[in-house]
Amino acid sequence: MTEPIIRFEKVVKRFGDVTVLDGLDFTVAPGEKVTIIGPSGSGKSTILRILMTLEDISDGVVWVGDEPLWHEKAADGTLKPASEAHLHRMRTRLGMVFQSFNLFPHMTVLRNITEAPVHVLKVGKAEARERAMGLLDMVGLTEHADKFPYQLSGGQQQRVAIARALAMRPDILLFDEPTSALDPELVGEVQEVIRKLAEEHDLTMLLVTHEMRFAREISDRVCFIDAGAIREEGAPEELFTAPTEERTQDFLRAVLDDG
Ligand SMILES: Nc1ncnc2c1ncn2[C@@H]1O[C@H](COP(=O)(O)OP(=O)(O)OP(=O)(O)O)[C@@H](O)[C@H]1O
Repeated sequence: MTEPIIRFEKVVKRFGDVTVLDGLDFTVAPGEKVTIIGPSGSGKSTILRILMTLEDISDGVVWVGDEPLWHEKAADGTLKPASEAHLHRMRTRLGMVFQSFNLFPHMTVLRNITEAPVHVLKVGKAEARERAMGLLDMVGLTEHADKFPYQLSGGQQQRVAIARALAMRPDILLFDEPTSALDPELVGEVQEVIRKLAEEHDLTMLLVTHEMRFAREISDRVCFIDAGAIREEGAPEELFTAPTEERTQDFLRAVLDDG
């Protein structure tokens, strides 16, 4: 079996007295497209934020490839807390697309995409620009390269955010409810870009979404998480049509009735 590219080993995350992840074990294979679903507050975004190094962990180990994310291997093989330099290096392997786009408002679309490759990866400006134009073509926005974010619709901004994440050539792309801040008529164009990415790239994708139909379409595997642990997981056609756990059944009944 291929080694996982993401591995959570008994990961605990506490915020004060509240335990959000309670000994989470979770793996993702290279190139796999995995969706995390579950009730509000169950810890879905926290999983992505830990991977993006935006939240630390209280216990356990997170592995990205064969390296620990929040730890470093000491000379004697034991794990010690990661240095800022280690986190910085590991972070470049992952990209994240947020619910609220988070584009740099004072930069053009093109500059939003070239900024990190030029300053973090030290890619030459001409090459970064060429790559950015290729990515803008992929998300259907070449003619908007010189605009500022406020001149674009939410759907267009989110497509720029996807291009910006891809410009770093990450191994893993994280999506945190990428369409839930959009007006309903703009959801389709963003889903279309993500669907195309899922179909055409061997990128590992981890998606948190409340859009069950979309989760079903693009995922190799769906994980149902509740109270900080995975309660059930499987291929979308199994999990959505024949969930075995009562909590999964209740959750799906509630959200599918809603939609
Ligand atoms: N920085 C923080 N400080 C304190 N509590 C936090 C913090 N971030 C998240 N939490 C709490 O952790 C729990 C899990 O949050 P998380 O955002 O991971 O849930 P979620 O499953 O993504 O929910 P939703 O679907 O509503 O976005 C929630 O109870 C939340 O209030």
